Amino acid sequence: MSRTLTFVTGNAKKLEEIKSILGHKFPYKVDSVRIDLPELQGEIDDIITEKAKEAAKRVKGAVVVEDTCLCFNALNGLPGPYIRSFLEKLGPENLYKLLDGFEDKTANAICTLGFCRDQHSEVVLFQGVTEGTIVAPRGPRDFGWDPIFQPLDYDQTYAELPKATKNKISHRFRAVDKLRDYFNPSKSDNEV
Ligand SMILES: O=c1[nH]c(=O)c2ncn([C@@H]3O[C@H](COP(=O)(O)OP(=O)(O)OP(=O)(O)O)[C@@H](O)[C@H]3O)c2[nH]1
Ligand SMILES: [Mg+2]
Repeated sequence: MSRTLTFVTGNAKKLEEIKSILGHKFPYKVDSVRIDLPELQGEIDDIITEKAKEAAKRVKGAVVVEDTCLCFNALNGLPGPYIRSFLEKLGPENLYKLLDGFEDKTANAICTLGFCRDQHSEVVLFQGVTEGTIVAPRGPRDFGWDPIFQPLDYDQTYAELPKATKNKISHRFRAVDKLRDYFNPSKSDNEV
């Protein structure tokens, strides 16, 4: 198995969180390449599988890609994988207003990581889900929909929570933790 893993993402904030969650003792060298990969429409597993294969082809080595969905239960899971376009067109305020008229404000944040050793290998998926509620925006605006997502059992939004707290409970943490188990089953350094 290659000792270097390349994270392929066009999103600097994602990369920052992934590196912080992995910490220093992860037994593989983690590189990153900034490519905004094309994404299929459809189901999340198909989207991430194609994204990982395309990344492996471009990088010519072992890659990890990530896809984040924000799924409103009242909308049967939409915007889901289309959250980036919704966010770009609506911004957090109007994204929140999509649920006006619906009593159910619950949502799931879902992070799916796809690992691909090379372009001919199967893609291995790791998924993390954090349940929460969609609220009127609160907190700093430096990362996407963080200001409108309040995780279950917390009274602050992702944006208001200290970074270290978000990184211990987030959809991304839960997915990265599974990836870390896969590469490092003894998991001696699990601290964020
Ligand atoms: O508030 C947030 N907290 C998060 O924890 C988070 N993770 C992702 N996002 C945003 O949700 C969309 C996902 O789309 P996405 O998975 O296709 O990402 P992307 O296109 O930005 O990067 P990538 O596909 O190159 O990796 C993009 O708008 C991201 O900015 C987040 N917003
Ligand atoms: Mg994307």
